[in-house]
Amino acid sequence: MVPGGKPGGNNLTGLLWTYMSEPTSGLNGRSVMVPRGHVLGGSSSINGMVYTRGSSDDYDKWAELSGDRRWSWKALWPYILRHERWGPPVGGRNATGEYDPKVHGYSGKVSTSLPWDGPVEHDLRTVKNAELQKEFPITLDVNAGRPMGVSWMQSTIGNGERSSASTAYLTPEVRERPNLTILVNTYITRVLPVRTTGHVPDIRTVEVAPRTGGETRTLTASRELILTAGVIGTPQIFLNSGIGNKTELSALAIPCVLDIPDVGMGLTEHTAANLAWTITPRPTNPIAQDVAWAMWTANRTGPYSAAFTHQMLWARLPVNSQALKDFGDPSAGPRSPHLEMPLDSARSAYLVLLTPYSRGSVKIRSKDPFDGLVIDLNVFSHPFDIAAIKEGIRLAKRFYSGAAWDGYISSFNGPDPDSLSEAEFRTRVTQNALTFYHPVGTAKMSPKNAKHGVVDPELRLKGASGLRIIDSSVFPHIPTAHTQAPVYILAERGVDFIRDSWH
Ligand SMILES: Cc1cc2nc3c(=O)[nH]c(=O)nc-3n(C[C@H](O)[C@H](O)[C@H](O)COP(=O)(O)OP(=O)(O)OC[C@H]3O[C@@H](n4cnc5c(N)ncnc54)[C@H](O)[C@@H]3O)c2cc1C
Repeated sequence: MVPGGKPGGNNLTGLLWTYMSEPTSGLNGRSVMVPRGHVLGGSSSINGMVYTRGSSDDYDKWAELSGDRRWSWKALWPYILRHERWGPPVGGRNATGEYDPKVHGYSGKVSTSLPWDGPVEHDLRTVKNAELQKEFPITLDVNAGRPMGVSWMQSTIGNGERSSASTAYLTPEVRERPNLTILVNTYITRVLPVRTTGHVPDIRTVEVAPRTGGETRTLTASRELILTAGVIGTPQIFLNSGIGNKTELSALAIPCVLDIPDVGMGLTEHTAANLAWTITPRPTNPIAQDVAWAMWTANRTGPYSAAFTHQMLWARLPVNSQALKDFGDPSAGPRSPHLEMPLDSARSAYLVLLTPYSRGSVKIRSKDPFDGLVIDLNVFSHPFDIAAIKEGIRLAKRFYSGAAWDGYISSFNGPDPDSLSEAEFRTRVTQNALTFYHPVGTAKMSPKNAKHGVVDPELRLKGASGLRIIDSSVFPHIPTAHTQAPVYILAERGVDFIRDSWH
């Protein structure tokens, strides 16, 4: 699979669930697409391939919120390495000093690497900037548990090709296993109990139908069902199955199998403000598209072998910032950045809020499993989130105003909190804000006996037997990361829970 997209662009028709959000006041009234991968490998087959794990504090927070130390960074370390197969950048450039070899896995399934080219002018100026502005140091490796600073971008790319959950785990040998059957274009409508003992349903049957509707049939697992339908699909299937808020289910005439009010609640998403600077880089000789394509087809190098940026800035809000004073710190701890900014171009940059307080939800419209969903992203609904973006923009302005950028970046084109009124600033940010396609947390993990949450720390559906969930819906807290690596970490940990319980 071509990482950088084919010449003329990728045709994603049929490869996406093109969900739309509800109109969102935090997006200036816009409905936005909530894409998910409708393809083997799910969203990992269509994502931006950025590979970041988040901070050690993020996982320690998972351990705290789940009441189970097995989710801490230290306890997860073998699983953090287990999924990864780190490789050199294609083309053979020397990447020494751009990563820490001690913090990578080398024998896992998911390929990861640094970009094929660089450093380019922007990267060199960033290094110079780190010498001049102590606030923005270079960090050897974003994936060592302390992302703060500027680091080189790592991607789920191996040998110049996309590495997805499908290419990594569903290899030709695995597909030949006699005990594996893959049904494509098949839609899970519900999960069903095979029996109920006392008040505990044993949920091991799955009801499936063609994606276009029509005849349903059921399949029953002899041991357990593992549901991996993602942050939208998992709550949708549960709600269709009568697992959710009893009052809301009865309003839709769906018999309640398990009253778990948190199903579909707590959706957390990263949102980004769109920023712009005037930039005058030295003229370079860009590689023509046909030459780039020839490079990729010949030996999997060149622009088509890469994702989108070389370096990223990860930063915390200053301790004395008004947003933290007014609302407290939503981050998992001092190693978690509040903000991220990819550094490929300042002409059109994104400042991502990694630690929002805002929460949304996923609900079903009716008892028809093929009916649409109500996806309320609810971003920028908490005042901290816009206040943090405001402070973050000031931080980004400081970053690009150092002497290292002289003759290269001339002016900031906003949105500028220091020249706009409060109302104008909010409008400018929200009308151009992007969601970063990282929603998580609609079926959260919580301590074994806690009334809140949806799954226990071993990822079993609460109040039931026979059913586990292994996807981003169970994240108890959004990591300060692009979310695919945390899913791989969660999945490798989950696999051992399954193994241990079966033996
Ligand atoms: C456009 C985009 C760009 C992204 N960029 C990055 C990035 O650069 N780096 C990064 O780390 N993360 C990125 N992400 C996020 C990351 O890919 C996801 O967080 C991660 O893949 C989620 O994994 P998951 O297993 O929870 O769900 P998914 O990968 O979404 O998998 C869910 C699977 O369940 C299937 N499914 C759902 N409902 C049903 C149903 N009813 N019946 C049958 N099957 C069903 C889906 O088809 C899908 O195959 C991006 C996401 C998107 C959408």
